[in-house]
Amino acid sequence: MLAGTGSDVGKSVLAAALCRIFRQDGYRPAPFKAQNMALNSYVTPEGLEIGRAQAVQAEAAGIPCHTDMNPILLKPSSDKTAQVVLNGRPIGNRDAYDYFRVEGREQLRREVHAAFDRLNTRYNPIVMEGAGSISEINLRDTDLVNMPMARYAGADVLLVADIDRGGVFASAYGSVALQTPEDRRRIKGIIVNKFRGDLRLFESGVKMMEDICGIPVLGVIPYYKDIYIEEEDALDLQTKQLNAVQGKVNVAVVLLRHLSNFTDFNVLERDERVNLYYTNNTDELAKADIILLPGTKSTLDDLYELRRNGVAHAILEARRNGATVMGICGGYQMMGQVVSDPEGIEGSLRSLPGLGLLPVETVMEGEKVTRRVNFAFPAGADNRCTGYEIHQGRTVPAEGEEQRTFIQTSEGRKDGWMADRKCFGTYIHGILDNQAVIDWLLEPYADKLQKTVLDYSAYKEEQYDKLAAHVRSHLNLSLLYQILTTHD
Ligand SMILES: NC(=O)CC[C@H](N)C(=O)O
Repeated sequence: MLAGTGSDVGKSVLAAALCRIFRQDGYRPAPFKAQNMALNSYVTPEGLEIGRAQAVQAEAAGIPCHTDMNPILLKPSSDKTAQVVLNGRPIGNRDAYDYFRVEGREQLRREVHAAFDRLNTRYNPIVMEGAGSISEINLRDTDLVNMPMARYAGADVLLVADIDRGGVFASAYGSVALQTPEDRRRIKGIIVNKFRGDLRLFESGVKMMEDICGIPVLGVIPYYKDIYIEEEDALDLQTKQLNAVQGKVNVAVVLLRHLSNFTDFNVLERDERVNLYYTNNTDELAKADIILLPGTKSTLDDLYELRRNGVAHAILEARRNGATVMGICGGYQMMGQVVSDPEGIEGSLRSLPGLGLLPVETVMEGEKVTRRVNFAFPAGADNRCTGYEIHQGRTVPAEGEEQRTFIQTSEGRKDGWMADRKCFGTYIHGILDNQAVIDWLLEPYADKLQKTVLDYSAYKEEQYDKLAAHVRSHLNLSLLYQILTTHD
């Protein structure tokens, strides 16, 4: 188990690296994280929802993802509530979950253990990830993810410490010191992550770390910038483009507070023809050739905010001036006439008028839809495009409107709406991972186009290999294998 001295120390990416390394070395690894908190989720081949990070790690391991790899997913919808997804299906919001935690904690624990056991019969090794820091001693009794999970699984624990944020000795030492003696013995190695500068300068640091913690340092992993792995939890705007530029097709993603599934834009972001930037600045929106309204965990809250901050107006203005507007999932819902949430599934707002760009209406209701979809694009073309849906809302044509479907799925469903060549919406996440769709989206801007085409799957494979090579060259793998094969 990769456990952390804190959140965001790089556990997920290291887990992906280990998945790829073990696979390269002839094993059959699988990722596991008992509970994940993230808005970036993904749909398994069975049509169930899991955290994106485990889907990425499964990809690095070269296997299909499964809910057993992430049995509990918490999706925050406001500061105080989160939707709880158990084994791929939502079971209620966080308030209910709190209740469940007190009353039914052991039941949840059993679910998590059962998922692990199933996974464990099919794969070896299981590359587990903890959550946040392992020294939240106030949560020791309710913790399902960190040391209690490692104990159940009989896992060796590797403590990941982040040197970039400072305090690496104190955080590693403190994390070890605050464990019970039994748990402390489980921690078999320390990985110092995100090191910047000359590694030789830290040689004495490694020795000191080993002395104070009494645990070997398995590696010091240099910070990298040139390897691209999908992010999991939060959109890191520091690494993103935030402005329009000259000479490329400017694609603006509207920055929503509850923006979900921002992985939808990864391929476009790497397309050399395109400048993809995130913004809620009305001047920057005015410069966009294409405006993408992304998915959101709280369509109504974000719609309210768009009206308040003037972005709604800027989008309509841009559309009048010839920009393309495309909505995905929550963004598609916003483009309609009205969005309502009579049961308060997403929050306290019950109903708001949409942007009025599409003659559709959305109601949040019923069971959450999670499924993968296949389709040809444009309709009838000889290609195979894929994507996935994750939403609670149902969208129907406004009264008297005849459906103008955007996508016809191979499963025979009609999805989305196309008002015209430059105004459309869809429920399909990952739609912009399909080259045919990207090319069609960019076509009206042909005069600006220079280079073409990126094979995204091949690109991702290459990045996992690069990541594995990077970690391999800075990690004492023979010691790691020795730890993993020694039973105590
Ligand atoms: N992923 C999304 O954009 C979800 C949209 C909306 N919150 C729904 O559940 O229907």
